[in-house]
Amino acid sequence: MNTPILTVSDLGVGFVQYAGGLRTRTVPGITGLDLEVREGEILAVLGASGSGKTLLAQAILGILPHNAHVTGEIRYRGERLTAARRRRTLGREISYIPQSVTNLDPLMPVGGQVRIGLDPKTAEQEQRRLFARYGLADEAARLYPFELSGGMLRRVLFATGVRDTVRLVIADEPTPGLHSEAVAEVLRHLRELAADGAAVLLITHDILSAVTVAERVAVMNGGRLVTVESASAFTGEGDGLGHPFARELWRALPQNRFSAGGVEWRW
Ligand SMILES: Nc1ncnc2c1ncn2[C@@H]1O[C@H](COP(=O)(O)OP(=O)(O)OP(=O)(O)O)[C@@H](O)[C@H]1O
Ligand code: NI
Repeated sequence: MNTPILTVSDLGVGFVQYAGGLRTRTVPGITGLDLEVREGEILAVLGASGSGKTLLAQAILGILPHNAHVTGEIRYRGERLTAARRRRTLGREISYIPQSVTNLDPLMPVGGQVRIGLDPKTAEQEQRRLFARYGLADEAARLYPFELSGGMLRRVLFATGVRDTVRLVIADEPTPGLHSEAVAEVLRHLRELAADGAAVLLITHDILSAVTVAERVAVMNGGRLVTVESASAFTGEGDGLGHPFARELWRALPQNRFSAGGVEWRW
C-alpha cells in the first residue's frame, strides 16, 4: 500500500464576520472534512461553485484569507503541516497550480517567474528543461504573460509550480476555458506527476476530467465532503456509486440523461 502524503482530519474553516457593533458570528466554509491522498495517486475533489474546494486548497497551503478560522488537523507525510514546515516545503515538495493565471506577475517575463525559487546556479538550465517538458519554446521565456495564449499560460503555471523534488501537487481548476486538446494535455501532465510518485489533489467541477484522470473522486457540497467514490464507478448508469448524490451528479450529465435505464430524467 502506498504511503499517505496528505492526511486531512476533521478540517473546519469558518469566517469571522462582524454582525453589528462588536458582535461577531462565524460563517462556515468547510465542516468536518476528512481525506487522504497517497503517493502516486490522483484524488479529484469535485463540487459545485462555492462548495469549499478552493478553501480546502488554501487551508492546506496556509494561504486562507485573514478572517478565516481553521480547526482540525492537516498532516504532510505523517507530520503536522505547521507554518515552519510549510516554509520548508512549499514550492519545493508541495507545489500549487493555482485556479487563475492572474497568479502570474503581469510585469515580469515568464522565464524569470519559472526561475523563482530555483538554485540560482542552475536556474537558467532548469527553466529551459521545464519549458521543454511543458512544450514551451525557449524564446517564450522573454515574453510577458499578456503576450501568451491561455493554453501557454497554463503550461507556464505548471512550469512555475513543478519541481523535481515535488511530492504533493495541488491543482485548483487547471482546465477551465481550455479547448479539449489542452484539457487532455493538462490531465496528461498531472498523470505524469503521479507516475513520478507525487500525490496529486485535483480540484475541479469538471466531472469528466475528474473521472478520466483520478483514481478516486471526493464529492463536496456546501463545505462538506459528501462521499469518496472510486473513479471507475462513474460508468453506465452509475449503479456502482455508493452515494445517491454522486449518482445524481453523474446521471445529470447531458450525455447520460437519456440512458438512465429507460427512466426519463427530470429537467
Ligand atoms: N474571505 C471570505 N469571507 C467569507 N466567505 C468566504 C471567503 N472566501 C470564501 N468564502 C465562502 O466560502 C465558500 C466556499 O468558497 P470556495 O472558494 O472554496 O468555493 P469553490 O468550491 O472553490 O468554488 P469555485 O468552483 O467557484 O471556485 C463560498 O460560499 C464563499 O462565499
Ligand atoms: Ni475555487
